[in-house]
Amino acid sequence: MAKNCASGVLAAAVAYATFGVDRAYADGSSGFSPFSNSSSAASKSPQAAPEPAEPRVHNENPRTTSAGFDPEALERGAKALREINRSSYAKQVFEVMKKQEETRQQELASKAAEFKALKAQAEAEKQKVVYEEQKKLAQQQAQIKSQMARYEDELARKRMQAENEHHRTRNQELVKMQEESAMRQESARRATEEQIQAQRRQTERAKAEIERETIRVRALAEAEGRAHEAKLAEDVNKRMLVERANAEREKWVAAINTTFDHIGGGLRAILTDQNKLIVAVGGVTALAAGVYTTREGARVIWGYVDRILGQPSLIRESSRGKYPWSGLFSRAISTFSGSGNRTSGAGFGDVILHPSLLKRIEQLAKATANTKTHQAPFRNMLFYGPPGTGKTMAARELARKSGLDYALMTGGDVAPLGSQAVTKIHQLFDWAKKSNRGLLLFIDEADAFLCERNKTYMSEAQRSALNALLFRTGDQSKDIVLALATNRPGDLDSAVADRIDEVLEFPLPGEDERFKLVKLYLNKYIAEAGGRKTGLFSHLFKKEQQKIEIKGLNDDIIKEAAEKTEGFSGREIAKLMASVQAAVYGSEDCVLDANLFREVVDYKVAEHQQRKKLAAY
Ligand SMILES: Nc1ncnc2c1ncn2[C@@H]1O[C@H](COP(=O)(O)OP(=O)(O)OP(=O)(O)O)[C@@H](O)[C@H]1O
Repeated sequence: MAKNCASGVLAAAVAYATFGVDRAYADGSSGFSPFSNSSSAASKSPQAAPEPAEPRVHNENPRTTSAGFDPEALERGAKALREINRSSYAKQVFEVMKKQEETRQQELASKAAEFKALKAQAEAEKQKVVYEEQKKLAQQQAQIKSQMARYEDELARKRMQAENEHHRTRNQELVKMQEESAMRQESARRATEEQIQAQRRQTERAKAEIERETIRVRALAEAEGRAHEAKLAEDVNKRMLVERANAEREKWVAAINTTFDHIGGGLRAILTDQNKLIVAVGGVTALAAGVYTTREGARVIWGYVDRILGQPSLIRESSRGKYPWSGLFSRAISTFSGSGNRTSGAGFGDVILHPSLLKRIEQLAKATANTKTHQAPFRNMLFYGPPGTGKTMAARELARKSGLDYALMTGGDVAPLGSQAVTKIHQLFDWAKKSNRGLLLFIDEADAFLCERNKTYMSEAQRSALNALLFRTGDQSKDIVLALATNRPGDLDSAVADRIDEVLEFPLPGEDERFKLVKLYLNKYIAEAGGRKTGLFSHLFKKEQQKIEIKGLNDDIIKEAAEKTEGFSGREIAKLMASVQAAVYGSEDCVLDANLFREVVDYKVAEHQQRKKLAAY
């Protein structure tokens, strides 16, 4: 037994020697077990509680064999065993050691059980953790799934929104494109329409041009025919005249020869008789002196009479006649021919005006007539408006209606008179004052003469003439009514404007007036043309006008012409009708039908528009 123990201790000592002397010592002092095997030793190292280790003694120079084995530990083990063996308590030591070993074995077993329990617990905890993890994972997965679902839902919604937006944009684009296309179509349609209109206008213009050309050619042909006819007649007349002249010449030559024979006889007698010669020379001289004196005397006397009784040279037209006696002959003729009383007639002659303007002029005429009867001062008037609207005509009629004489002068005639102008103005007023009835002095184009005095281009003579007129019209007159007509009332001198009591505007005729004007001049120039003898001896001197036949020209056509002639003045309408007359005379059959009338009206309207365009440049 001791031997066994010793061999065991030896083995332990060897083992200790193998693992190190320091450890063997340490373990021996604190319960080192020589019986523990390598496995227990191996298991002990991680499980054993860490005991405070003594500082290990390092053998810096271990003794080794050539195989690398250090026997020192073995030696020390053997030494320790020997010491134990020698001790009397060796057996107890072994017993204690054995017990210690068993206790340790038990501790190890309990520790193993504990470890097992711990392991089981760890396993359970692990399971629990796994479960928890799985649960969490499941939750997370569920959460992710729901998030995914929400996200997908949102994505779907967004996609739908985007799709809707896209559709809306596309629809808008489509609508825009449709609108653009409609606009393009509309503009194309308009352009086409304009083109068509332009072409139509061009065609109409060309047509009008052709028609105008046709009328012109027709008129030319007509004129040529007439000229040819006239030429033939002229040739015949010329031949007749030549023959007559030849006969006359021969007659005169014979008479002259006879006369010269007589004169020659007389002269011979005078030259041969000295007394007769003296009487003849004296007689011829006295005759020449007498003729000269009479001629010059008559001229001086006539100048004097003219100055005293004659009409001033500034007057262009007057109801009084050039001399006081010149009216006698014409009055006798008018009485003889039955062409009425000067103030007779209920209407306002041939003047066509807007009813309100006409009424005002009639009232003025009546007031002027009453003014004359009551010896009250006359009222001066200003007529203004576009050219050719009947201002002169109305003034003439106003004078006629009010029973006054009238005299017409033009403002443009004053400037050329130069320094003579002042004298002429005074002469004019002196002459006007002599009228027993009172005189309406109508100054046409008044702005040419009575314009603002401080205008730089106004000559000194003109200014003096204006001052003379202002002087003569300074007071209200009982003999003279001053009626001024102008297209530019704003140009009148303020002093002239101050002398005006009544201002009347003559606008362009309206549609109703145009209708009446067309009718009036249709009557005057067409219906009454031909066969009308105006003067007492007119049938002796005037070539008779050809009569015009009117076919199918009713009020509707005249109304149509009145509509077309918007913007025409009275003068333009009168001229239009004169053109109609010329076109009729240019035609072969001298017939006015609706077509010809419309042709001329259209042509004149186009001409009017052209003139307006030119004026606008
Ligand atoms: N209201 C009208 N009624 C009838 N004929 C008219 C009228 N207006 C103009 N006329 C015609 O035009 C011609 C010119 O008219 P008138 O001389 O009266 O015009 P005005 O206004 O005095 O023109 P201007 O300012 O150019 O002198 C007349 O001879 C007449 O043929």
